[in-house]
Amino acid sequence: MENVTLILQDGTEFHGKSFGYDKTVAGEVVFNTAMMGYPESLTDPSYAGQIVVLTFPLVGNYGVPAFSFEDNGIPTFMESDKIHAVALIVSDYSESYSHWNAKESLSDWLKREKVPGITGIDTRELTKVLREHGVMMGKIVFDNQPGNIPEAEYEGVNFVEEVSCKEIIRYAAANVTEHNEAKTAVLVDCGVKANIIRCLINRGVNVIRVPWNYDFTDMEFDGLFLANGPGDPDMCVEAVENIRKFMECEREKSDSAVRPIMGICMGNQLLAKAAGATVYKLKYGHRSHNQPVRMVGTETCFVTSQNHGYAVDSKTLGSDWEPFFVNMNDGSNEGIRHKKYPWFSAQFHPEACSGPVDAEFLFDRFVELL
Ligand SMILES: NC(=O)CC[C@H](N)C(=O)O
Repeated sequence: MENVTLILQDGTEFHGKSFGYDKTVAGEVVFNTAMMGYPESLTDPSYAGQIVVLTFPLVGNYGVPAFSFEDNGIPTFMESDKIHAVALIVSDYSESYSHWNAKESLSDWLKREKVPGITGIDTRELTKVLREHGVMMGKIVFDNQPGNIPEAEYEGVNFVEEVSCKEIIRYAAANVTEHNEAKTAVLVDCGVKANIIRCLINRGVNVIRVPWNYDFTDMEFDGLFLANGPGDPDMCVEAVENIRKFMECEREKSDSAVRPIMGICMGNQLLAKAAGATVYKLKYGHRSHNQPVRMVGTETCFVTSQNHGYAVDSKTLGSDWEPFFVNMNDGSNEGIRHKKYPWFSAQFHPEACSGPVDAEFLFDRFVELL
């Protein structure tokens, strides 16, 4: 195992050993406090450009499932077709693994996908530094190659363009019977997680997955779905324009003919921007499986899976909109809804994968509205 050093933007250094692919990399260093879920997190396109630090100390002991695909092209266990995180940092990598579904070790998978993995770093101390300072850029440097210093940017990069599909992909609804006619949703792919598509097709919805900047407004469909995605939502100008155009066309119709919109994470931010609101960067984001959110107007709280670094500024929402959910830790926005039309979104991940499935009912609500 090669000796490596993580050098943060403020000069702080952490020393560890490489257990993944031996390559110098740079990215935004973010922490995730979930206890499990590394196969899903690493393949979540929303982690593009980021070095992921896991605070749970023991990582790798359940291995990695097979990277197989269903007939419709959706991965069986993963959230996309490759690892999107720039690197993984853990405290104590487990050399041995055991799980009914494991096909290989985390180390072998990282090496195969050419992604660095660092063990032996005090990830709780590193997290304290990130909490105090806020997320920072970081570089992973091999001690035997001191002159090989990587460079990267996070702010101002359009990561959505890198991870979105390049052409339209169609998925047929599953579980359709003569009593249950399939509806069709256009899904704006900013970096969609596979389980969002699974949640829709398993509820009898045909999905038309379109590139993030595709003008879908003239297509035939029953509802609009805005997916998750990496990076700064302010980079997704064309997507916001298309959503705004769609909403303007729908407002011309009679109320009962207005088609529904649901958004998740980046989808919440883009819907809010299309509604005229602004988005800001959180100090260190929300990345975990136990983020409590309250549904506004109720005392009902859901424990949710999250991965985001930006948030909607609820104060900037126009008078037609209201917050749908609020984060019970820091009071930040966790979703919005239109006061009259069937348009709503969540900043958290109701599709989970990984994490608690408490909020999956939001898909049922969207499908009922279609
Ligand atoms: N998971 C997501 O969709 C994240 C949205 C956005 N990139 C953020 O970090 O806030």
